[in-house]
Amino acid sequence: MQKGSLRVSWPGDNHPRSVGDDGSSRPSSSKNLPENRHQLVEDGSVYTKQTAESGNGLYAAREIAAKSQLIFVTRPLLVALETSKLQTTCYACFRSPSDSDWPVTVDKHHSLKTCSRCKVVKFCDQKCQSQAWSQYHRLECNLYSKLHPRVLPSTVRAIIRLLKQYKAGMLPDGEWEQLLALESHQEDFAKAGGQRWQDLLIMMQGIKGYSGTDESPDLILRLVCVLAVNSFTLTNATFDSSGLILHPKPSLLNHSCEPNAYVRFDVSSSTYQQGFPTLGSISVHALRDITKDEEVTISYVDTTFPSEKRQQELRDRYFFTCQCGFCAKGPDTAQDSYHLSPGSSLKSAIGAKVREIGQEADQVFLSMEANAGLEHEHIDEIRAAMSRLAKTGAWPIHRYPWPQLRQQLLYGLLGSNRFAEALLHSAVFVRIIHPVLFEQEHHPIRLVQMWTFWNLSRQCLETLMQKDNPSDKDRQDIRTLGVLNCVTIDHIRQISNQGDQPKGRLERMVDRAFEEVQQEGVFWSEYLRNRAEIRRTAWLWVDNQIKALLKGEGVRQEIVDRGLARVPG
Ligand SMILES: C[S@@+](CC[C@H](N)C(=O)[O-])C[C@H]1O[C@@H](n2cnc3c(N)ncnc32)[C@H](O)[C@@H]1O
Repeated sequence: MQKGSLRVSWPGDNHPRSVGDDGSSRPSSSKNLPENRHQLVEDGSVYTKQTAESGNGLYAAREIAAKSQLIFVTRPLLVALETSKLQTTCYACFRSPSDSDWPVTVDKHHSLKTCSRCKVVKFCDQKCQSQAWSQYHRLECNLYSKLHPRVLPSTVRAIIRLLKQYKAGMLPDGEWEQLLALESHQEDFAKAGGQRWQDLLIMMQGIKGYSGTDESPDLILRLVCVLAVNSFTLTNATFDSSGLILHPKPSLLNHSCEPNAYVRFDVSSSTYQQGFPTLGSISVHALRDITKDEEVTISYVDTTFPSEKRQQELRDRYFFTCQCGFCAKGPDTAQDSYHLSPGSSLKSAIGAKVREIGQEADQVFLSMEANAGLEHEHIDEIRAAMSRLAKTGAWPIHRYPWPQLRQQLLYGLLGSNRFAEALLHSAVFVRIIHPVLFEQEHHPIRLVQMWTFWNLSRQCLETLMQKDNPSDKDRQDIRTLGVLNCVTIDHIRQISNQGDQPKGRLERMVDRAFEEVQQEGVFWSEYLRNRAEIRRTAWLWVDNQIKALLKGEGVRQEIVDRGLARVPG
């Protein structure tokens, strides 16, 4: 499940546009390139163009249909797992036995094998270990072993590996130069100063000292800044983050708060269709139709934030003021409006009170974010902040930070195994919040939430079916959840499987779930007998549950009705 934006990295100055101008002698990268380091980059749908406003960007070379894949990079130039994930994630394919998308064909209790030399990294099997060893781990294993049990931060590990691969002539042709040509904002970072600049300097010194590189401190600092501005958060099919990842091609994508594309890391190469896809490729997909010569954009920040918050984050982390069409709409967007009665304004006494309550809820959200993973210990606190927002009567249910608090409540309920309650909060996203915030039904965040909803309905169904002496109400709920399961998986499959695009792990999980539901038979046969009517009654049941939940939260009836009026049955 995703907690942040589609693109997340850290802040970033200087415009080192000239290629290879760092003064050091360069090994020829292609001469020593082992066969398996040949890079596969499919990018025929885009071209690069530079503008005065946003530097280099990618533009559509032809008409591009919604959901098409525009760019595919087999493997990143830089990648590093978060330190906390090294113990639980395979160092080669980035899968984890605890992942919700771990293939069922692989034993869930399967444990990863630790590298016997460094004792820091782990692998699924011999194949993953050999692949990692030949491509990078042999360059860093000794260093990790010397430092063990200390582990270097992910950015430091990523750059040390890159420098060693570069020196060994192992980088794919041209990628080092492309990396150095990316925006680094090195001067802006220096000018902004503060703790962040100090951290970047410390990283640079650490890399210089630990790698034994003869590259200059200035070049290393530039690499650190390039990473801060250009890396993506590596996420699995359901948006759980596990590290950072970068390739210079997709890093050329500029930002819009109303993007026409998004990035994912779980798609297999079109030439590799067998088996279950691993993580770690980078692919860019169209959110909507893109016209020839239109700029392809992604969002660097959470587009559900109000404009002021988005602008602030973009200025602080990426050093620009967003001038996209969405920001130009000002307070008219769903992200920025309030439910205020005619005549009242945010400047009135009531408006000021509403804003104050919003700021308090913001603080609760931020403190929860800082305690990610511990949401289950703060369920009451999250509920109280949500209830205060509801009581204003003016706070839209889809306005920041209410959805974010609801998402944390959902995590908390999952963490406490309270699946029935979690199901209802997931339903609020699927039916009311996401249709307002994300226009396309195939938007990855909507799809993943629908997938969560399906999994939760399945979990609730299984719990009920395991009861020894089910009551009449239980039997009725079993039937309702059984057909809801069919309705939902059929719907997700239709949305996720349109077109003949290469499949990612999400699509494969959906396919497999679809087959399972069909094979189980009972509810599926009932569903097939009258799909339209069953769909209608299943969603009506969900909507009635949502109404009861939101009424209990103190949300005004008309706000709920208005929300539900937007979604089809
Ligand atoms: C990941 S890089 C994108 C590629 C970059 N334009 C380049 O030339 O290397 C991010 C940087 O691009 C610029 N940028 C991205 N989106 C922008 C936008 N909408 N308006 C202005 N500058 C933008 C900012 O300098 C930002 O820090």
